[in-house]
This record gives sequence, structure tokens and C-alpha cells, in this order.
Amino acid sequence: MLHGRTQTFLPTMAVRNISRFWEWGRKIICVGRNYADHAKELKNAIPTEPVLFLKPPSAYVREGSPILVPLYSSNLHHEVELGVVIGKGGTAIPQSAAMEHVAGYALCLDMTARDIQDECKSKGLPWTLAKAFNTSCPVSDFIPKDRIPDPGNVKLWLKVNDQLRQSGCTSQMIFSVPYLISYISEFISLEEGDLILTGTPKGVSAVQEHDELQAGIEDVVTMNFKVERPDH
Ligand SMILES: CC(=O)CC(=O)C(=O)O
Ligand SMILES: [Mg+2]
Repeated sequence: MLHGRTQTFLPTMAVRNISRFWEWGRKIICVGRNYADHAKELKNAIPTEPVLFLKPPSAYVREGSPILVPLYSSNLHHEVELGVVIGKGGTAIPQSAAMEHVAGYALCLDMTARDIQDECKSKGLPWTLAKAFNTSCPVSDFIPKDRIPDPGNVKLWLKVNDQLRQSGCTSQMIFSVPYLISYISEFISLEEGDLILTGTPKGVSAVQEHDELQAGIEDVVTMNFKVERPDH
């Protein structure tokens, strides 16, 4: 007995389910400029090697909770992207074995404070505050691997207040999913529950408080998020 109440013991090992990967606290590795049409719209050079950056697990947000505009930004952009959920960890994974490390996929948004990113770029500073703030990574339900037989041919779209802003296909990616898994794992070991964001096609644009975002992968998943501005 403890202060008049019966003491209970909880099991120390919670059962983790990959279909709730966002609860695992693992890393989010993002690929930038992986679509030539998006690199061109932002007047960036077409990369010859993947451009990588990270988001922390605190960036995750799920349907039912809002995307929060950071107080320091007045130009928050949407970027719709295919997310790859890692099911088996590894280091220096060869491209030929890369798909064995995939558990499934998720539709993701790489929310970006574009004004802050532009400032960081011009000063040669890292993009952390532009890319890694709370709610900067909205994610759909987990998509089991067999629902997407070819991650190199997936149609993605995004609407803001019912207006189509982004529509692209992963066949336009410069670096394929197996190439990205192999490349990233040479430098950053991949762990079960990690998520890779594979880059966005053209059409990124600003969102405002009260906007409603809807995004989808054709015939597979849709998701909806509202944009809000925090009051503190
Ligand atoms: C310029 C960017 O923000 C790169 C990026 O995230 C992308 O998806 O491309
Ligand atoms: Mg992106």
C-alpha cells in the first residue's frame, strides 16, 4: 500500500508497433531538391548528390491536431512528400538490398518556414529553425509496403482550401528510394522506426492560419490538416 492506494506495477517493456512509428522517437531524415522542377522553382542548382537534413521526432503531428505556424515566420510553405518507414536497421546498405529494409510508407508534409530558410541560406547557416520546429512533419497513417509495389511510381497531390497546388510523381525523383537508403546509411546508420522524407515536387506555396490542407497518394491514402497560429 502506498498512501492508502494499492501500488501497481506496469510492464517496463511497452510493445512497439511499426504502424505507429511516429511514437517511437526515431529520427526523420529529409532529402532536399530531389525533384528538378522544384529545385528550379526555388532557383536552386540540380544536385549531383542528395541534400540531407534532419527533423526531430517532436516535429511529428497527426490528423486531428493542427499544423502550427512558428511565431517567427510569415511565410510557411507546404511540401508534400513520400515518406519511407525503415523496418530493419543497417549501415552502408547496398542498393541491391535496400528494399529489404523498408517496412512501409507514409504520406508526409515537410512544412518549411521559407523566409527563415532563405535567411539561413544567405548567411550560410543551418536550416534547423526553418525545417525542424514542432508540427513541421505532418504524417498520414502507416502504409504497409505491399500497398505501394513500386515507390518509384507514386502520384502525390496536395490541395489548399480545395485548390490543387502540388501534383507530382515519384518517377520524377532524381535519386530513387533504394539509392537514398544506400546513400544515407553510409553516413547515418538507419534504425527500425526511422522515416526518410524523399523530397517534394514543384508547386510549393504559402499557407495561412485557418487554411485547410488535404493531401493524398492516388488510390492509397488521403489526409487533412488545419493550419493554426499558436497564441504563445
Ligand atoms: C529547398 C528545400 O526546402 C528542399 C526540400 O525540402 C525539398 O523537398 O526539396
Ligand atoms: Mg522537403
